[in-house]
Amino acid sequence: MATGKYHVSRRLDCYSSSRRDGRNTIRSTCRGEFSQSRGHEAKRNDGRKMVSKNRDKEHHLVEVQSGARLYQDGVRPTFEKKRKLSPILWDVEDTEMWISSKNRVVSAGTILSPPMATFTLSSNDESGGCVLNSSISLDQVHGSDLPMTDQSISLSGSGCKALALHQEPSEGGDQDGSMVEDGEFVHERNISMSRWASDSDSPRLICASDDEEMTLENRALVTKRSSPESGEFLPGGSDHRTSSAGSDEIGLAGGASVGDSEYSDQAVVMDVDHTYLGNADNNQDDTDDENNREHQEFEVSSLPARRSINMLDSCRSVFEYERLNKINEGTYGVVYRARDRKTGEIVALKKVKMNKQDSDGGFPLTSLREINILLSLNHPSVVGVKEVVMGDVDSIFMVMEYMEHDLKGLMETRKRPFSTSEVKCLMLQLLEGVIYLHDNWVLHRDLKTSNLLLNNKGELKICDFGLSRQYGSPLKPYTPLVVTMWYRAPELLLGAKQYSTAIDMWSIGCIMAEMLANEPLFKGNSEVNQLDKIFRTLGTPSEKIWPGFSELPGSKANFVKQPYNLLRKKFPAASFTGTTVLSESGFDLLTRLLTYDPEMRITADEALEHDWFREVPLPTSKDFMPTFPPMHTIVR
Ligand SMILES: Nc1ncnc2c1ncn2[C@@H]1O[C@H](COP(=O)(O)OP(=O)(O)OP(=O)(O)O)[C@@H](O)[C@H]1O
Repeated sequence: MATGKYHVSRRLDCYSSSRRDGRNTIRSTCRGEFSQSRGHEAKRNDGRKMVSKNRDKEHHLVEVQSGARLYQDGVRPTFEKKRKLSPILWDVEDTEMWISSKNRVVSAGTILSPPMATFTLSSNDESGGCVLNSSISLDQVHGSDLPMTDQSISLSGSGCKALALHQEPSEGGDQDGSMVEDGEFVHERNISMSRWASDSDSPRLICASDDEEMTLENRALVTKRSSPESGEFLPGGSDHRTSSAGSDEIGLAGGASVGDSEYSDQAVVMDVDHTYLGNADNNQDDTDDENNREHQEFEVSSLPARRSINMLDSCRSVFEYERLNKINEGTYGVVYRARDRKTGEIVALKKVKMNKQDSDGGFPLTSLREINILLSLNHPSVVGVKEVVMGDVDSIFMVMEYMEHDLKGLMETRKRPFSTSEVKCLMLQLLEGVIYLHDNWVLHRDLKTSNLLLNNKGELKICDFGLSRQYGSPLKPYTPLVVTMWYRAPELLLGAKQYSTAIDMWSIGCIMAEMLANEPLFKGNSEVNQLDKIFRTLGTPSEKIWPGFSELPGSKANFVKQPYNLLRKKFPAASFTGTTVLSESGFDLLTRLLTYDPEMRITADEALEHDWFREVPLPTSKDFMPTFPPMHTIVR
């Protein structure tokens, strides 16, 4: 969290890291240029797509002591579900970061962009509303190296009020909407895969009234409101809401009733306004005409809109779960242990905190973002979200797979540090998860030990994606002890406006050191103090070891002058005093993770292949990781 001295403003459209060595180079400009020069990654400057080509190759998993998952051909498996996308806010940054009842505008970086996709509009569904069916053949858009994805979207009900598939056009370029500002290629996102909807079926986006036109467009500004004019929660009912889990319906605007009074007055509504590229009025007229036609085809890019989206229409009730105890409370939510009344499965319920500081108690964007991201990811090292359920007024819960521990809590209660083999096992899982995130253009940005969950099967999973776009925005922490900066990369602490996957790698370095030593490496209490602690251990950076350092906004501060790197003192190769020891190879990995220059910092891919994981002691198998009594059964 940017809580300190430096206002770290980050623009997705300037998300870049140009490595001199060509590794992990990510460069994206406002024009949507993009290049990534690693072997397995496509280099494109046409603003359309980027894929990891060798992900399609056959790969061979090799178990190293059944713990380290290394691959003979150096290629990890592709997970079935790549990143998906819910039809809600995705990348929002650089302007006002919240959505509220006051129609404060949020710049919607991107939600979905189906440019060039063709939609078929039908207005003769049985309920008298309009139904939009769309089929998007993405291979037509991308060429052959993207998997063909069909997206089917239905708008049904008494009318068509809202649907927005957004794309923020970048200035001066990329107006085909095929690329987001930070270089993400949104064609890969698959609305139909979101667990706001069913995994198996295409989502249906329900409209509430006839009085507003239905639209899809390439540019939108998004606000959220608490009344039909301004609001986040809309009273009233919808004939179209379903109450079953995994429903394929996503409600839009106004209709919130599911028959249960406990949440009949709730509906998260995203009212989508827009500034339309080109001739909006003409397009508006066109759309109105088209709404009256049957099976009229139109281009997404020609559609204007003002839209409201009720995303929770199809959610089940939280009362499907029996609450057992509180696990923990973070900045953005309280997490409970609960049991599925039907299946008996133990789950974690994360209750989303509403923005109490907003008079209307708005749905926090961080939570929208976290839900959206987590629903779109599928990896063994990323915590799984099963569904989103609704509780009483002002309460929404994420249902996650339950994990017995978080790394922070575990390290606090353990008497001894993890062994080197155990650290390797955990590091491998962490790196695999982070590779998956980075491959899918997700920067976690808040990796820390309390966001790493562990279960008693030896599995590590990354959680808490709420801050993944929050640097530089005016966060409103609910408790003072939030968003530790102990894991924050020096470029962020120094106010860099351009940053890359390297920020997560620094955090991983801090985590590795902490796992080895059983205590945090740099425990700063302010951003300046954090930098001071880093510099005292690693030496004060200079332009020589970190080209570009002197141009960073914070670099002019009067820091300690410490010419030496003293990290090895903390992690010696041998010790007679009980200090944590680390081999040459292990120290090399740690040093590469804690490299000042983000362009020189090791990537997750490279780290996974580091020799340290192949030297003895080899990584412990997950099956042989120690287990601990779950803390969570005790009410904290
Ligand atoms: N799936 C889960 N299973 C078990 N415990 C969990 C799970 N998810 C989260 N927790 C616990 O709840 C804590 C807070 O969760 P999380 O980090 O998602 O909330 P947050 O409000 O975003 O926190 P932060 O203050 O770090 O931003 C975690 O540190 C962990 O102890």
